[in-house]
Amino acid sequence: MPDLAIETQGLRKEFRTRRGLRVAVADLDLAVPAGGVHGFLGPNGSGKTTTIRMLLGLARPTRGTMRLLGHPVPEQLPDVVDRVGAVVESPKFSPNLSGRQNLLLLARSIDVPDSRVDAAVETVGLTGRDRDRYRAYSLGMKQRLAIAATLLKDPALLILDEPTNGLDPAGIREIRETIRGLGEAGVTVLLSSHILAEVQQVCTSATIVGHGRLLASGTVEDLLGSSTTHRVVVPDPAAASAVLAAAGVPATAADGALRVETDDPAAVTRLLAAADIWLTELVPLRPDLESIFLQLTADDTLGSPTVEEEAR
Ligand SMILES: Nc1ncnc2c1ncn2[C@@H]1O[C@H](COP(=O)(O)OP(=O)(O)OP(=O)(O)O)[C@@H](O)[C@H]1O
Repeated sequence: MPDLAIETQGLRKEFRTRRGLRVAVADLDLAVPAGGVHGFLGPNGSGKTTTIRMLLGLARPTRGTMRLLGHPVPEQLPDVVDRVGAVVESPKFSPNLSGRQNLLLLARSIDVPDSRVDAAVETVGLTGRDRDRYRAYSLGMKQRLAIAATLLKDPALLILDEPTNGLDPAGIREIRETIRGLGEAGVTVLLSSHILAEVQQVCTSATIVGHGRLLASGTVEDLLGSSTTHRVVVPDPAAASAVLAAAGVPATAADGALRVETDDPAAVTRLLAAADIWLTELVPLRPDLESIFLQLTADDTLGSPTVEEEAR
């Protein structure tokens, strides 16, 4: 498998609308490493679905190049299509058949052995419920069945567009566990979402887009960065802050604790201990993916820009 499961260069999509040409995807360089779960994050209207549709040959780029599993697409899409699964819209299942019967029908229509159905049902955690009628399924179970359908082909790459849309917290957790399991089983997953807290828990790397443009990309660790802010709990915050200030370490009292700025937390421990102040807690305060995302996309409320707005 190539190092990158998905790669785009200068990928662009303009839509002609009544208000002029709108740029949905603006010269996007996407690099999704093979293996693991990659979050594709951006506010509503930031171009995620349009990008995914172009990758799958469902929309034609205005310009730019794309590769899936090392193959240029759409030119070589037929060569990779068997190794790529996608849930972009809700697939149509027969409500009166069981989940299992629906999958069996599908497996036979794409010439896949029935034994793959058992494997897919198990991977998405529907074992025991697969013989229930589809119409009795919760939204989360329906979504898991949709993912199971994509697994029949045993894909190396799975593209999921907002798979938790409309789900309640329990449903979101079910899908999250399913996706985590897929990543652990070696499938590369591109997971588009705007629910950051959820994504942070399953993704190994992520790309953040706004107005169709790449805002940040990297491992979740890199995106979160290292923090120099620490929360320090001591019996007497005022006394501790005076000791730290005298040593040139900025510290402010907040919520009964201290916020200390330092890249050397051991020095804080030493300084306080030397003054006979014994701390009970020292924790780095890292921003979560959600606050990084909100910072990066703060001006992103107006939808895609026109070509003229983009040039300004
Ligand atoms: N067929 C179309 N014609 C005109 N504009 C479109 C079309 N499809 C998408 N757009 C516009 O392109 C922009 C990007 O939309 P897209 O659906 O790709 O965003 P998204 O990030 O997937 O959003 P969401 O999270 O809401 O699904 C939006 O401003 C949208 O209105």
